Amino acid sequence: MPKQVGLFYGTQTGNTETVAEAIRDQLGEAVVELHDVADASVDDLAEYEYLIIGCPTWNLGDLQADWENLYPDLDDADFSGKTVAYFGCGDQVGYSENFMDAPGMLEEKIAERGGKTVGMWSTAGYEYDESKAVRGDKFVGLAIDEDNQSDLTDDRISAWVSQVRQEMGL
Ligand SMILES: Cc1cc2nc3c(=O)[nH]c(=O)nc-3n(C[C@H](O)[C@H](O)[C@H](O)COP(=O)(O)O)c2cc1C
Repeated sequence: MPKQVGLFYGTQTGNTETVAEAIRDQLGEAVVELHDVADASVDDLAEYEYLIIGCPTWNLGDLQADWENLYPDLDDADFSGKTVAYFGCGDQVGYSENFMDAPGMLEEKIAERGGKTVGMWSTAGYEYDESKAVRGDKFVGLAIDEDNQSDLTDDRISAWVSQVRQEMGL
């Protein structure tokens, strides 16, 4: 089976990379191609009809540094016809005013450019004050908190992967 999904992640301290690898392992290496966004361009994103985007939030509501570098180029990209799922790592206690902001900003930009969002994730079970990733009662994608809720990470990833598999028709 040809590769179908491009998974692009950025990471500072490795958490998002670990989650990205778990998602890739569960969906299968035949389905997912993993890319560190530090080595990727918007042309690489354009190669895929199905995308998974992983970005932790840093520095009080900022994108991770490599995503920050790529972000301006998204304005020149066309995501129409693409189906996109998002995930991110954040700290809902230490950074309660900016929990998961980065996936929220990426989703806003990519959806504005035509990308169809799947993999929305309930905010139940999280406690935070503000988040740019919330749409109604859902996050734009999977929220992982390795700083405070690492015991929930494996179950969250498994449930989300099942949901995305279904919503992407994989
Ligand atoms: C200086 C600093 C700033 C941070 N800012 C935020 C933030 O604004 N929002 C958030 O949800 N998490 C924030 N975090 C938590 C990180 O996103 C979290 O530790 C994440 O797991 C890191 O992912 P990575 O290892 O893939 O880089 C911050 C952490 C540090 C050390």
